[in-house]
Amino acid sequence: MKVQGQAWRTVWLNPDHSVGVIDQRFLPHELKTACLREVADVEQAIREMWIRGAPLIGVVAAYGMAVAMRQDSSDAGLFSAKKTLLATRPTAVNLRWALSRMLTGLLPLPREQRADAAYALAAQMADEDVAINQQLGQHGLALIRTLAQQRPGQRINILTHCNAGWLATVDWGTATSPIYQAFNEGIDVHVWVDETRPRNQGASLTAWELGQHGVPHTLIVDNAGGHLMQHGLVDMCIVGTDRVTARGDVCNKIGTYLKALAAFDNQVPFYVAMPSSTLDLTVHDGLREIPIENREGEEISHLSGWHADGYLSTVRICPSNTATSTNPGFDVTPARLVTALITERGLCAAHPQAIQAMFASVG
Ligand SMILES: CSC[C@H]1O[C@H](OP(=O)(O)O)[C@H](O)[C@@H]1O
Repeated sequence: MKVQGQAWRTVWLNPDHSVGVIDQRFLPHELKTACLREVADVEQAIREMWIRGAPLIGVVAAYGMAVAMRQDSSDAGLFSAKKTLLATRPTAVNLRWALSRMLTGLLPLPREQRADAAYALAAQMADEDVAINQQLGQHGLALIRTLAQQRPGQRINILTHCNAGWLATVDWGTATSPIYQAFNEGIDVHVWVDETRPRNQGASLTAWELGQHGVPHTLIVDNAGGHLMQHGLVDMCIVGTDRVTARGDVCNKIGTYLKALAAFDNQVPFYVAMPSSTLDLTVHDGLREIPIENREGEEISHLSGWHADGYLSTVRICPSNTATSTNPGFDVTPARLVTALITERGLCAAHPQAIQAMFASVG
């Protein structure tokens, strides 16, 4: 997407074969990039959330395999790099999907061909992500367009949680792709942006990228969403996902489940934008089978922001002896609370038969 009129992607290849990324830790205050030269750099960038977002994690990990092949293209090097990168974060299935695709593509090759092939495959996956998200957005746009036609002259208010924007993918985003395309078409859309405690990806990332594109939006505290729905101020919810199970359970950023409950109670359509790379047909019961990442307690006890004197600052918001060790990064929304999955192949009911019919071929 555009930043001050210039087209950006979240990840790119540098002339020296290092991997360029936007280091999202400094947004919205500073637009900084990072250069990932070795597998260890890619591991750090994913683990420490320099880059984050299920589809982007997958593509950056794919590039991680490419830089690994420049370091050691032996079978041992291949398996070691996959193991290192797979261990970075447990919840987004895109990581496993991307690394498996890279291993399948590289293992049969002579080691001297692996580096070039890895870069080519990673680049292909990046381009595919952009195309998939654009296509997914078209299917989501149809939903927004229908609502706008039913309510001529009325603003369409969409609530989203965390960041499932272009910053969570290579471009377009998943949940935001329908929103960008509706805005580009001239539909009067407005986005309620959940701040998304504790890492505040909504406040720092979604608000920034929507603002850069000129999309009207309002930052809200996470706990205001239900109230807005009760007062008829939310026309639909569109969120992203880190993993969808074969029966349609949706794993996403912590707080998504509570938003889905409020939507269900207020008859607000609750859509999940799901590229096929985020579908995991090997699991059924999301609550019992999806590994939920527990993150550092400091994310809860401390807040970071821009100091009035012009630098990033961090402050403690609770007593130093208060326990904050329970910090699940994700929760699971049962399929019964999901109105539909917005995918690149079309709308899909969050139901095992519908998912099987549309995605039986997903590897
Ligand atoms: C395009 S969906 C991205 C998905 O990933 C985010 O998690 P994180 O920022 O921790 O990687 C969040 O759950 C988003 O919905």
